[in-house]
Amino acid sequence: MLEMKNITKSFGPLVANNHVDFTAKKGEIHALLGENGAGKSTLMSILFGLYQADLGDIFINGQKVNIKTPNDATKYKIGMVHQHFKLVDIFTVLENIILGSEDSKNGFLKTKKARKKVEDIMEKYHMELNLDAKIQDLTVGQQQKVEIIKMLYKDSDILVFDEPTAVLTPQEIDEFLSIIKGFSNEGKVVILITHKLNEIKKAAQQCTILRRGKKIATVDVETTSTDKMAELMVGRPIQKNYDKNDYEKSETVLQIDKLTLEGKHKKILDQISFSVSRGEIVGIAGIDGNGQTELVRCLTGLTRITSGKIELNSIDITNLNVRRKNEHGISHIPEDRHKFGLVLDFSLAENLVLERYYQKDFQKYGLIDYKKVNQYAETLSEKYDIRSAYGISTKVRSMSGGNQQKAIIAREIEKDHDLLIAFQPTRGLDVGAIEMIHNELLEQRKNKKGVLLISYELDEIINLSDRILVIYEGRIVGNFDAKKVTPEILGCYMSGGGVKNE
Ligand SMILES: Nc1ncnc2c1ncn2[C@@H]1O[C@H](COP(=O)(O)OP(=O)(O)OP(=O)(O)O)[C@@H](O)[C@H]1O
Repeated sequence: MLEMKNITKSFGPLVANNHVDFTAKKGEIHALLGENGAGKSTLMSILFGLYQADLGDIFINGQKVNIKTPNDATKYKIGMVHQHFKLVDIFTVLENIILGSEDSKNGFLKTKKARKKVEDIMEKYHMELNLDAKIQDLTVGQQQKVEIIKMLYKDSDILVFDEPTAVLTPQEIDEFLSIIKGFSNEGKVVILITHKLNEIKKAAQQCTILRRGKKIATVDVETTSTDKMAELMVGRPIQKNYDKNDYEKSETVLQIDKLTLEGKHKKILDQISFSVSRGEIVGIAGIDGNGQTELVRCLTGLTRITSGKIELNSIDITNLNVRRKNEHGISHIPEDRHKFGLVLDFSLAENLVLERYYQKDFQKYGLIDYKKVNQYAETLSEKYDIRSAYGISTKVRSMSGGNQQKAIIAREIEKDHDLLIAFQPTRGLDVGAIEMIHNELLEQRKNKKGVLLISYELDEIINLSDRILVIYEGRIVGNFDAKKVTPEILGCYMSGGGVKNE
């Protein structure tokens, strides 16, 4: 059904796709796997008409096609759900779905027919959404459904998903995988860009692996182990277990006492108390939406708390702003890298000194000393293997998602700090990069920093933490020694089935 032949695309000196062939059959779920920056999004953006290939051809059902814009792609029944959704926040679900293919009369939208079509699609694929809700009031999982329905509304037969599960909870992931299986049963082609090997195993039949812009192999998923796929992707075997010596009790870095945050109608965070010590990784496990985002915002100064106390190294920092908290020794890897982690139109070098440019290390005669900034940025790029088209002068917006994340991690780890708050630090990263980040977090522990790790990936929490707290509906409902707890017990507490503080 789809054939991409000899696709080549460069950005300046960087060859993002290097003579890549990609073929998908009718009814196939075909995974596209590769390290961060391997060229997956670029290849699919060429298919979707966002980029033009420098070289190569695309065939659909044997016919050569010329896709210059996303409108051409729609004509050939190709749809794409991007890594970062492209919805209008203040429009309703229905308005977003029909946007671009709307029917109007005398300047007024005709929505009756559209509504019926959307309802039929939702019924067919067992999806539920309030069509009159505004996008801004939906969860990320629901927003993704809007994107999916939008593709189906345009009758797409080739459906491309760019890291669709990176932002979903485990329950939503299962639901998503069963939805795409429904599409393949109907004869549609589903192309799944993902870093999660277990999802590839669960859903895909074929997997094409890219490395540094080149196609390495297309493998049959059933007969290829996840270890083998990971190895093909990074070019070496992946470390699976982490060496970690026992945690030795040490002085407290962070002390939180009865932290409470009241929302309009209810308490979002309710009397949260816990501490993090030097050389300790404290993990916070929980299902998305139980107060994790707000807790991190309160700790980092993005939100003012209603009552309670936050101490860092025994100094009261409760009501300090972001910069002051930062200067007191908090580093923060945020959940949403675009909103809180980066200035997308600044260069990589500028982003690497976002919290430090005004300090004397990077100033000369009251101006930013770019020579020093650039030197520092070069060192970090090399150390953390941050890849981009034009080196440290690349605008961060054009970097791959994984490399953007690496830039944040490099910046936060390298600045002087006592506590690292890492919120979903490996989101969207490939297995090789995850291994690197996990080792970095353990290195922090070894260097006697305190680490607060908040993640929706239970494996990550269990593998790295010394102590695990469970957050449920804004309260800490469990406090466990990581060596003694099982995923089942944590799962039970995470869904509200536990008793307070074991
Ligand atoms: N518009 C652009 N301008 C300059 N460089 C770009 C542009 N788009 C992509 N690149 C570069 O091309 C390379 C491939 O990027 P791409 O987004 O395709 O990678 P990816 O495999 O999807 O990575 P990830 O898993 O991190 O999302 C990266 O090094 C990226 O920085």
